[in-house]
Amino acid sequence: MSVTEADVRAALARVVDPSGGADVVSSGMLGAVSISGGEVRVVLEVDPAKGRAMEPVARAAEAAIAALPGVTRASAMLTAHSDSPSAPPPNLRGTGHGHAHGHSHGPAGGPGEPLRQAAKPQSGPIEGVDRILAIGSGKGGVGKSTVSANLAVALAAEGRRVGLLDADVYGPSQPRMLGISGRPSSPDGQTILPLRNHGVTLMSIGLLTPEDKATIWRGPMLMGALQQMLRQVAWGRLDVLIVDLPPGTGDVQLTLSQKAEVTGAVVVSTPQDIALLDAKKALDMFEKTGTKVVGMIENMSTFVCPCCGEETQIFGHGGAKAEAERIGAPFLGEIPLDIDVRLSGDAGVPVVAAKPQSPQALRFREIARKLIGAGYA
Ligand SMILES: Nc1ncnc2c1ncn2[C@@H]1O[C@H](COP(=O)(O)OP(=O)(O)OP(=O)(O)O)[C@@H](O)[C@H]1O
Repeated sequence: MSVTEADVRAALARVVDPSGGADVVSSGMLGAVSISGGEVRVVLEVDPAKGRAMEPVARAAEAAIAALPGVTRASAMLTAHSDSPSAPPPNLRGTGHGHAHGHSHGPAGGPGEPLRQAAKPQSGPIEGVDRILAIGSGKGGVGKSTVSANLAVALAAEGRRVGLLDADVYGPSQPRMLGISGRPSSPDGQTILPLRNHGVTLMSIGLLTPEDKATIWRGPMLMGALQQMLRQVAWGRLDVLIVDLPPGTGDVQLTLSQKAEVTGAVVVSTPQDIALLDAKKALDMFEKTGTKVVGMIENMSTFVCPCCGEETQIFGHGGAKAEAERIGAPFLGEIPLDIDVRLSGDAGVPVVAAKPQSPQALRFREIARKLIGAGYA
């Protein structure tokens, strides 16, 4: 007998959060429930301040699900969510004001209608997109977006047709990094025309929300927005679509693995122990969602003094490589902590485009070639 969502909910209604006294279901903590054969995955949305304290509740939830007949594997992931009331769902309204410092893609139309749900498949391959490469990190600020942008530009420079989907709902930074502003247009009200710069086709949640406004997303809204960005964007023919994920583990990662066929994931970490501990969680999460980790990148690896050339290992060195070896994933390379990487990213021209012959740009090109050579990009 196969397990149903109702069975899972009933089991979780008996798991009590000792800190709040309520059970997982009535407290509103239960987010996405995914059932595939005997495998059950659930997301628990928790107050970020309580994060670690909720681990035992997640384990108890797993045990309760695992005890159900027909369940072969159970996993509960914690995701940080605000308790604030939900913001309205994104209104993917095309205004045709997209602007790239390079050039934008698609005709600029007048104000469009709110986007209608297109009658397209909601899972499986995305038309015209050969591969999807997810870029994740266990914690924020390790340079995942910087790496995604430079990798995208490097892959384009190697002759690949590249798309970049900025799914970092908590801090979309790709429009700034790729020098793209304004809103994408949707002349037919069904399909969004993405913008393009430095040879990369971009769609970002940041192009749909004001840059200076914090966005609070609840699970279902998030999933709807991700779904639209995957399937209602006119990506054209792509060799690879890079997805810049939010830091950590949670709904977006789970939704992506359910709604699209992800070819592989790359995990970015700094060499600090704490970042590596978090990177391990990201690796574990990809494993749980059945996504193959195709490589690790160590960012902010060493600092080369621009004055004297002396190399300093500010955050230590080599931890990501050791972790990659431990899990049997390829180590793709190290990116130094470098002022040009930051300045060019902030200026909307990733270092691979701004200084193509610099050692940092060449590192990204080398990583791009490794991914192409292995068939992942
Ligand atoms: N190798 C590097 N050298 C110098 N600065 C870097 C490097 N990598 C990233 N940075 C800088 O560190 C900051 C954080 O980088 P970024 O936004 O790419 O991180 P992230 O992991 O995507 O963070 P978020 O949590 O916001 O998603 C940015 O100011 C970026 O310019």
